[in-house]
Amino acid sequence: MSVITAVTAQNSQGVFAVQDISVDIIQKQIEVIFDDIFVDATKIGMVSKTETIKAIADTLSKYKINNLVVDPVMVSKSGFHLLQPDAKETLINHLFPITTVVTPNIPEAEVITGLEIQNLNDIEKAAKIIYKMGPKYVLVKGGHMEGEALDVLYDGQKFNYYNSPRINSKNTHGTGCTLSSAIASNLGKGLSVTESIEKAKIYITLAIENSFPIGKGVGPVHHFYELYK
Ligand SMILES: Nc1ncnc2c1ncn2[C@@H]1O[C@H](COP(=O)(O)OP(=O)(O)O)[C@@H](O)[C@H]1O
Ligand SMILES: Cc1ncc(COP(=O)(O)O)c(N)n1
Repeated sequence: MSVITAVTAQNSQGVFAVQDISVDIIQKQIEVIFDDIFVDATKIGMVSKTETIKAIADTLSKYKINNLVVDPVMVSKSGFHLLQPDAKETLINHLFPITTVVTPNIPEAEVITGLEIQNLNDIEKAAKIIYKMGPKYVLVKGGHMEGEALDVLYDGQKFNYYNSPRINSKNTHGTGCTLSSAIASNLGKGLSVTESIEKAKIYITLAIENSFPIGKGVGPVHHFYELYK
C-alpha cells in the first residue's frame, strides 16, 4: 500500500519540479490503510517538508506500527534538494525516535551528524551519533565511497558489515530507495534486521548488475521477481 506525499517531475536526467501533497490527504491516506489492513512493515522515503513529516509522525503514532524503515532522502543523485533544509531537524526529532532502521547514504550521514566522512572509521563514528538520535538500527550505505560498496550497520553495541564489489554502472537511479524498500519487505515477512539487510543487499546488487541504460542520464535499477529468492 502506498501513501503519496509528493509528486515529482523527474527523469533519468534530473528532478525538475515537486508538488507537495496537502497534509490532510496524507493523513487520510495513512488512516484508511491502517484502519483496514494489517501493516507488517512501513518504509518512508522522500518527505519533502516539515508539515509533511509532522503529519506522518502524528498519524502513525495513533497506530501500533512495527518495522519502520526510514530512508532520510535529502538530495537526489542529480543534486536536487528533495528535503527542504529546514525540515532536517523535524525528520530527526519526529521520525528517528520511532524508526527501526534508518538508512542514510554518506552525504546524508554527513548532513545529519555534521561530520566529514572519508573512511570506515568516520562511517562508524557517524553511525554511533545517529544511533543516539533514536533509531534502533543505523545502516550507513557506502554507495558514495570509493572501492567496494560497503554498508555498515550499528545496533548500539556492535557493527555488522554488508559488502559487495562496486559495479561499474551509471544506472543507479533509486538504489537507496530500492534497498530500504527491500529491507522493509523482509522485516514484514518476519526476518530479523540482519537477515533482512543481508537479503536486501543481494537484491540491490543484482538489480544494479541488471540495470539498463534508458534515458540520457542515470538509468534505473532493474527489479524482477526472480532476483528475490
Ligand atoms: N556502483 C555500485 N555497485 C554496487 N553497489 C552499489 C553501487 N552504488 C550503490 N550501491 C549499493 O546500493 C545501495 C544504496 O546505496 P547508495 O547509492 O549509497 O544510496 P542512495 O541511493 O541513497 O544514495 C547500497 O547497498 C550501496 O552499497
Ligand atoms: C521521489 C524520489 N525519492 C528519492 C529519490 C532519490 O533517488 P536518487 O538519489 O537515486 O535520485 C528521487 N530521485 N525521487
